Amino acid sequence: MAPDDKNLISNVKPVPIEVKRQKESLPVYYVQTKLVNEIIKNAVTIIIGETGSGKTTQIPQFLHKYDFCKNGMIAVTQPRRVAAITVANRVAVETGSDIGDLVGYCVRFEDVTTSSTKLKFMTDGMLLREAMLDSLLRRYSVIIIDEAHERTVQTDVLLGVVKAAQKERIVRKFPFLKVIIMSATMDVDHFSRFFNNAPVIFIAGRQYSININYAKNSQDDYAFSTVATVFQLHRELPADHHFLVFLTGQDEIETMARSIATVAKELHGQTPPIMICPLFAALPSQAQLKAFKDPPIGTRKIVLSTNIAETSVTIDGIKCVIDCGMVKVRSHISGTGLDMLKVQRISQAQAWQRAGRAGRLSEGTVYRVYTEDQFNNFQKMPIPEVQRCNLTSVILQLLAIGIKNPMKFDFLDKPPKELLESAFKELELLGTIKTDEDVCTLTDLGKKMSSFPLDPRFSKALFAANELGCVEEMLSVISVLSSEGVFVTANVDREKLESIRSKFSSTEGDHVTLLNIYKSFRGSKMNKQWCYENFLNYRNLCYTAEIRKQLVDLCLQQNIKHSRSCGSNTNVLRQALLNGLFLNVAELQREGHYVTLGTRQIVQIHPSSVLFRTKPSYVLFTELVETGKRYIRQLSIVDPDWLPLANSEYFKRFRINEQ
Ligand SMILES: Nc1ncnc2c1ncn2[C@@H]1O[C@H](COP(=O)(O)OP(=O)(O)OP(=O)(O)O)[C@@H](O)[C@H]1O
Repeated sequence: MAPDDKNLISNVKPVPIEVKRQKESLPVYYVQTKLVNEIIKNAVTIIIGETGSGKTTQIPQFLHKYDFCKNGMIAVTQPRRVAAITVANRVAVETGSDIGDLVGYCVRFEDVTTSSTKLKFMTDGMLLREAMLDSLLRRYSVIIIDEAHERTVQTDVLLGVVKAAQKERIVRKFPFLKVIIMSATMDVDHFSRFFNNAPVIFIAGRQYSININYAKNSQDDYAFSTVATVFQLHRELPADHHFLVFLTGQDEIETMARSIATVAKELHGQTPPIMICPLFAALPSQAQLKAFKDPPIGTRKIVLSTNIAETSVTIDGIKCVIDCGMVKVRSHISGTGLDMLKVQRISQAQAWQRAGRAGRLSEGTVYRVYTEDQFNNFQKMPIPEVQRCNLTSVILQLLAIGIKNPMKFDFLDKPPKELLESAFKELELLGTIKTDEDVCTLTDLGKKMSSFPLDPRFSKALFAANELGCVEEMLSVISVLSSEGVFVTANVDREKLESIRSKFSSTEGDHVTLLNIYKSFRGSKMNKQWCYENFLNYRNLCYTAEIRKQLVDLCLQQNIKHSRSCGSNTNVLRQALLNGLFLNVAELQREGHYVTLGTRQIVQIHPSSVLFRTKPSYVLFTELVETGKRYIRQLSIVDPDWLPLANSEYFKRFRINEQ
């Protein structure tokens, strides 16, 4: 017996009888022998089964039981970290083990695995990072790519990477790699063709039924209609029918949380008490997990979530899903290096996934805040991210994995040529790649940058900060931007909020303001009460500190002087940022609006920016968001003289106005 197994057995705990009963009544449970035989017979197996049929939680356990872990671990990838964490926790309970033992998870900035781990749930992005160290993924005997229909950039790249790894392992006579692709709602023929006509297995049935309701008339204001639906149902349904409401983003969730809290106060005594649980990507893992906990008896839990709860997750007690029918997606503005966040209709596949979150532990109901006709006109599947997003990170990763010509990479669907070209152009301008007659290689800087789990623009800014002597500050700014949402948009009057926030405000812009906040938070010894008094999000700031710690470790590995500080001379910090975000510069026009330098997009400063009233001549921005108008967010003032210093090649084609 291997030492690992001894370990494992000593840690086995009794599995609660109701958990055992639950798992043994799932539809996949009845077909496990057939399923395992198919997997044994085939190199690649495509499995399609209804939401809640038990694919994600059970199939990895079957494979473990049938000894598929002899030659390596089983990886199960998820597009989102909340799914990876919660599913891993569930499977740990079902196998009677502690999380991190037999069953572990690995998401960005968090690795809960040990040498005993055999079933590893992880985000697709993390497996891709592992491929950078070993493109044959030799630690794994089986790779399960779950929720493949989502077609995130990372999932799509992984499909090509595992296909190549499988082939190469045969050539090099390494133990064979099995690949399993799963979803409830994918275009199976397309996937099957990609994997040399791999067989498709259908798992019939779900444990509990779901009742679908549509709006009678189409609604102009989906947010308003959603909140109205929540209140109508809140009046009608018993308190133990918990709600899961799908919305588009953090701002919307926070606004809705406030309106629900206000109305609930007015209804005090007439309706059950409410526990509101926000759920969005920027929330730290621990805060996200609150949504999965039981409320006090007699209280209704209302989870307000973005699409991060759309796939794979099971939230206890959810009997009602309320789907606003919209989603915020990132898409590329053609011909630019710029991505934009935009609110748009979901696809039918997403609507089914959302519906699948009800009826997991008992029968459920879905309320769609759109009509059946509207639903029938939704696109069938979401557009793959590789066809609509900035591809710089992906190309950098492909090169780091050792793919010599990413233009010819085996994508399930090829990205449009212009997207690939603009990514190459941007990477060249960032100094990360060299292209010589069709052969593209990473520069030394590119190699170093690819070891950071950051957008290349931020890793470039970090390396520039190393040159300019402000890594200490840059690490804080990047960490805050990676965790987002340090502000609490509290229910207090605006003037009071502004006067409190003005303590941190910098005339230089939002990045220095965020730096001031982070420094003051550290100065308060990371005090919760201090955050409360300053309307700052304590949990997110703690998460920021965690991210920062991990980035410091990576800096140490790359010989970056992580404690070099620019003190109060934050000009250099802005200059370093400009080195990474040089494509994101906007120029003030005589008419009072801004235009992005490269592509002449008309944009406005977002009202949340400290520069909203200042109107400086040139600003760099972190992101572009479209909510009715096109807004630029998270800004810093830049001196036009800095532009050619930040990137002479790029800025030589512009006429920059004197300030
Ligand atoms: N965290 C959990 N707590 C309680 N029950 C759970 C949990 N996770 C899963 N389950 C139970 O296991 C069932 C199957 O979940 P699983 O995620 O394996 O299904 P699936 O077929 O992969 O669905 P999906 O396509 O929605 O991911 C759920 O419907 C639920 O009954």
